[in-house]
Amino acid sequence: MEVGMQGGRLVEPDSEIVSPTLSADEVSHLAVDIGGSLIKLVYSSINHNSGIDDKEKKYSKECSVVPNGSSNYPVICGRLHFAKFETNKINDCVEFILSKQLHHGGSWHHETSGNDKKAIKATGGGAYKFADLFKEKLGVSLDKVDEMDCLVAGSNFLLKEVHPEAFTYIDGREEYVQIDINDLYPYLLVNIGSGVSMIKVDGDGKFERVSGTSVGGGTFWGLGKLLTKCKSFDELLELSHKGNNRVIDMLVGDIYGGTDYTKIGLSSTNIASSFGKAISENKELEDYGPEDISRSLLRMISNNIGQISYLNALRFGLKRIFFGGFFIRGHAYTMDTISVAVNFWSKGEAKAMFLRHEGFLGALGAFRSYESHGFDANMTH
Ligand SMILES: Nc1ncnc2c1ncn2[C@@H]1O[C@H](COP(=O)(O)OP(=O)(O)O)[C@@H](O)[C@H]1O
Ligand SMILES: CC(C)(COP(=O)(O)O)[C@@H](O)C(=O)NCCC(=O)O
Repeated sequence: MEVGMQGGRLVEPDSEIVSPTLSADEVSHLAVDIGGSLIKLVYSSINHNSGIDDKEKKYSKECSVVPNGSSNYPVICGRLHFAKFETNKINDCVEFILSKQLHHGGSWHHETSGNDKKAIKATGGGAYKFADLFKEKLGVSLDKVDEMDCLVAGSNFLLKEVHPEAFTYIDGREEYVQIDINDLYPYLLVNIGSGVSMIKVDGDGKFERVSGTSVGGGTFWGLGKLLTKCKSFDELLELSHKGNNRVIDMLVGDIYGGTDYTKIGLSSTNIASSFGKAISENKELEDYGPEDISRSLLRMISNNIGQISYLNALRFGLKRIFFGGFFIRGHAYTMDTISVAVNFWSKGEAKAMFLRHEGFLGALGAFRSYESHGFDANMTH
């Protein structure tokens, strides 16, 4: 998919891009974000040929980051690689790191015992949970970086340095948003991972987590798995394409005999109660099509997140809301539902914007922390 031009290079979302600041003697670095559902890796390489081999393609999805050549934003190394694994398949991730020797891409930590230990930047809850496993299997320590700090650092980096990164999704069309870096703040960052964090961002390192909800990506995948017997997240998403939410959702028209409830601004086709039809019909779970269940679930969760996001934007007078996290998955119906919810509740005042590198904000933030934590002094081979 062609999405734009950057410095004369074609920018594609699923390819790698070489940073203009690449220099031959720079080394690879690895940062990990171990979340409730997925492990995200960002690593850099110095060698153009050290890119993706067949094995890596099998394991991971590649994305691209294009640092903005026109600014002096520091970039550690030239080529950034992105990969993700399910957290419950952490052994695949460890095997991948071993096979690529990525664990050498960290920095040296001086320990009180006098021993120097290799440490890689790590964020997300798994940086705590799996610290021993990384030590045991890879011989590296995890140098923990706060998850919220990383999300904000990753988001600011992408919004300021990567073009095109943010886009709106309206009436089935993606439109890239020109970011004015002098007028970026404040904004609301909504990260939809397993759960959802809503963060008011006021600048680099300046933010407050103002809200959150446990009804997030983990809820969609968890409930969806139970209700549809789907074996993978992508299968569940795919299923939702074919579904019709009206089969299960109770609409305003179902309650009001087919008419709108204009006095309170509801049309007959608005959902009055997600999954509400299931209470009055004499049907078992098996009587519903899994595609309709998936569709209703996706709509319920996306709409709810869109609504809570808008209410938080309203609390702080924020006009811009950026959505990240792997729940979105660049999925049309998800983005459409979130956009419609934000538009509906804000009466057209606020806009939902999505990030091309949606799920990698935390990992990118952790990667960038090599620089802010004195990476140069600790550079390693
Ligand atoms: N291959 C996948 N496996 C599992 N969940 C996926 C997958 N792709 C997208 N998702 C969705 O993304 C969510 C995780 O998003 P992510 O931003 O990685 O959060 P976390 O840091 O909590 O793992 C899952 O809960 C699920 O909704
Ligand atoms: C605890 C978390 C920050 C962990 O991040 P995640 O792995 O979900 O990306 C997130 O799940 C969350 O913000 N949950 C919502 C909790 C709440 O505010 O109710």
